[in-house]
Amino acid sequence: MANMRVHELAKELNISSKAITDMLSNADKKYTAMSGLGESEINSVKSKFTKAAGNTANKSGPKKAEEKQVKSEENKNIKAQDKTGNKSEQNTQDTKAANTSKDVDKKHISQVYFPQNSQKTDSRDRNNNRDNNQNRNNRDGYRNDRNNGGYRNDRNNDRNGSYQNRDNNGQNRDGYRNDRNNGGYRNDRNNDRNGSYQNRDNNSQNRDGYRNDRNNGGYRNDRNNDRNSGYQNRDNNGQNRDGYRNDRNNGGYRNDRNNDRNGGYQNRDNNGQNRDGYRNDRNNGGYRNDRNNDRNGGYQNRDNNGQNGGRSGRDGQGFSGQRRNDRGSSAPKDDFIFETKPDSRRPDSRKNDSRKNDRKKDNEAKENLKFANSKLEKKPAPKQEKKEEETIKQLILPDSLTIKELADKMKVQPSAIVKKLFLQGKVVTINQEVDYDTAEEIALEFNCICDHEVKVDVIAELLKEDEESEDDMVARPPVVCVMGHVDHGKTSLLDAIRETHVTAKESGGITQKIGAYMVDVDGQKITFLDTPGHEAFTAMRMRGAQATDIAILVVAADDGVMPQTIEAINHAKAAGVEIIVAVNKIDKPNANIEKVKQELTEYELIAEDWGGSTTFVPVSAHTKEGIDELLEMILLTAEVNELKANPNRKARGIVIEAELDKGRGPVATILVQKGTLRVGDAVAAGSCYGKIRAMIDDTGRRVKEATPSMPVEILGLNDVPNAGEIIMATESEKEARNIADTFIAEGKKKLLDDTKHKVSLDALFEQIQAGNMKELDLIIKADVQGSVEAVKQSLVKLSNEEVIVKVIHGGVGNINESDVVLASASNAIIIGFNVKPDNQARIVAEREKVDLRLYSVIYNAIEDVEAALKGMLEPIYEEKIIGHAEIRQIFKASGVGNIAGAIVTEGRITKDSIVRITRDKEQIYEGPIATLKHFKDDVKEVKGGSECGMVFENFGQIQEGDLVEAHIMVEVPR
Ligand SMILES: Nc1nc2c(ncn2[C@@H]2O[C@H](COP(=O)(O)OP(=O)(O)OP(=O)(O)O)[C@@H](O)[C@H]2O)c(=O)[nH]1
Repeated sequence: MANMRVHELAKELNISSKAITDMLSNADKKYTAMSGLGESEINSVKSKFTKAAGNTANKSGPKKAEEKQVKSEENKNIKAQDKTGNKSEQNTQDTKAANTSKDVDKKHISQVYFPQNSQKTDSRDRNNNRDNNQNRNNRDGYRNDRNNGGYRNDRNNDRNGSYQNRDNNGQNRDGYRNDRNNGGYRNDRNNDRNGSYQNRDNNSQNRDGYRNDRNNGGYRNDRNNDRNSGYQNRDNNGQNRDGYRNDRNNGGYRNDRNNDRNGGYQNRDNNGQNRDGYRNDRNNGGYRNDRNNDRNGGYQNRDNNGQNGGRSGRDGQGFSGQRRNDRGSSAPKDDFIFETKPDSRRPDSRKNDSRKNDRKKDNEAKENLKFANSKLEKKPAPKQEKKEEETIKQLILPDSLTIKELADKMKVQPSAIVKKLFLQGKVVTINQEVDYDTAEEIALEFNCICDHEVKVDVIAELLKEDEESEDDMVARPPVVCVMGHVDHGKTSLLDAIRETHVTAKESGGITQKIGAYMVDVDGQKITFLDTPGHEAFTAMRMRGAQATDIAILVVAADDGVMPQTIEAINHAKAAGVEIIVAVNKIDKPNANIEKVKQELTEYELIAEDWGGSTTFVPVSAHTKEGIDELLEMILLTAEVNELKANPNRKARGIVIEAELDKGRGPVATILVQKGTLRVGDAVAAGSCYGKIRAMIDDTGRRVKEATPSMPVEILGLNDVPNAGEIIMATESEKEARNIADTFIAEGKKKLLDDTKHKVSLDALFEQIQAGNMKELDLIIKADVQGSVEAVKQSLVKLSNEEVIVKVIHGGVGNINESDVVLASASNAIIIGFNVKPDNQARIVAEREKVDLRLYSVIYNAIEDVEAALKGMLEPIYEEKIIGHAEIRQIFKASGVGNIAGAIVTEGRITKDSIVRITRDKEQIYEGPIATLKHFKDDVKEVKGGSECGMVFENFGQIQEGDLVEAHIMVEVPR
């Protein structure tokens, strides 16, 4: 009653504020509309104006007079009840009738809780809140209903068209009941509309037990909308006999609905019936929405939700979206009207995602989660409330994002996040990247509920293919590329093969040369790619497709292994391609085949006659010696590798090279890898699409179709595709266009993502954490071979059992484009010692985001890599004892168990420490501390010499004199 303002009282009494201020003001004190009033002042005002109001009511008409009479009747009833501690059933009904009639006119208050507004609640309670759960039927027990600083609205809207309604809300026998609603909002409704007999609605019946309902700092909305048009409805919500029930909703939002609509007989709905058992439902810091929508059109429905004898249902700190829809089938569904709409603020997508919400901390969100139930709103809420009401957002967050990006998503200032975290002792910058879990925790603080973004690689999805049946597969020609050091005879060898195996008659003269061609070896075909080796391996691996089956490594017998030989080996190895060594120029007098074999052993290419498995074929491009053997070996290798493809399907291939021809438009040389490509087919190749207008084979002839491993030039694309793009035939040109559009849209995104995931020494640690990267690939370039070796050996030595440092390529000379392309394809880092990247390499490195590091002191290079590697190592944790305590006293607390009253004898005890309890030098417990208190306060740490109270997780068998040793796990530097 106390602490009302004048204008509020005036409003209630339907008089002007001035009338009150005039009445109360005197020489000592002047009252204004905003003046606060004490109980005595309110009473004197009321006694004066009630009479007047009564008179006015009489004047204003019979209806109002009737209302007033009901009101005064009601007051009398309540007073009588207060005196006797009980009241007659007739009185109950009268009171309800009064309530009901009042409710019709009564405006609702927006169900929003704001801690800052809690002081205003008194007036609301007085005006709008009528709590019919006063200690009725409380026998020999204790009941404590608190509504501290919050708003409580309990309604029992019982409309009964008939006899014997008994509504015992809060019946409590021989037990203890403690309902608390601290600082929060509670709205319990029991809307029972009964068209018939014997409705018994026992909400929160509690016998001989202990019940503790808490709703701390949050919002609770329990609804029991029971509409019964039949007989004998018994709805026992929260019936609890002889047991213990503890429902908590700490700092969160709880919305329990029991919408029972029964068109028939004998419905018994026991929600949460708990006999002789223990029930503990918790919803800490989170959101809980339990719905039981039972619609029964028939007879004898018995729905026992949550009936248990010893049940602990926990919704640990999270959100639990549980729905239960039981629909009786004995009557047509159409008989029932859907009146309750799902909460608009709770999209279905959020349901069942408990994993993320599991991390919510107790009460963390309580100050921030503000909920509204706009549905019940009739009276316009204060502006501020409405504004807050709209702040609950749902976000979809990626694996990681910066504080700024998060702020943008939440539509708050980045500085607000920084400040909030700072107050929690975390120092962050707006550009700092946080992972999903951290972002989710932050978002919760800002009333945002998060979902983890499901990443779909749209391009990969587009390019995905169904597994093909082995039965449809037929052998296809191998695709081969030629690699080697400059001047070792690559071109000469390819020409020699062409000359010997592509006849002028067949081709009508080799008038035109495309990037690939096929040769015929006794009826068997081989496809040669005429592109520089590294391109064949790297650019073409862009989409994960592998163009080449076999690499021919050309090594001049008179020159031996040279830098580009090594580079070629590394490229081929990185691509996982089979290598056949062609030792060329054997016609030369100074040719030394054995020397080549010997040198290549260093690179794990050991000739078969040297006990290895690599095929070496001595050849001469000049004399054509060994060419046939080489081709034979290629075919043999192909056979061993069982190269197959299904020609009877839509074609799919890879773009080898493409250009814009002045006369013909975009021209692409493609290699068909699967299926058969035909003129007229609609195709998509990366961001390009079109309909094949014409196809030209490697001999310059127009062809109508191209089968697997066949290279062809195609005309008809709308643009020039990139080399390495996958080309695929589609059902229609429209589909092809759609694919191309998707590529364009996704291309940018993917490029950014790829860039993000490129390895760099700086971000190595994060990348390892994200993807468990366990191998660091390096390319080393130096001015002299000695340095290459020195750097290589020093860095490789940094490997340990957890991370392997691998030098995938090392060479003398400036860093060139090929090095960068290899680094890009292999996700490697380039270390340059006393060398520079050439211009092209610099451009490509920038474009491909390859980490390119230049040093002039070897030690610096080693130091950098070592530092990055340390980040790669999984941290080692070590136990560190931080304090000791002695238990001096045991306190027992119901619901909590034994509390150890202890003194910290040494060091400190922290809430997050792990403790070992010993008794007579024998360890009796090891585990976390559930609660740490200093006097009555929950604390994070208790220092030496101080007393503390401790509760141990799942362990209560403590005794006086037990010793507690606390430790934490700390990361040990390597
Ligand atoms: N004696 C002899 N000379 C050869 C042979 N193969 C190639 N040559 C010569 O070696 C030189 C280089 O040959 P190319 O075929 O141009 O070598 P390449 O590896 O293609 O060279 P780049 O295209 O510059 O990388 C030419 O002068 C060829 O005539 C061979 O089998 N025997």
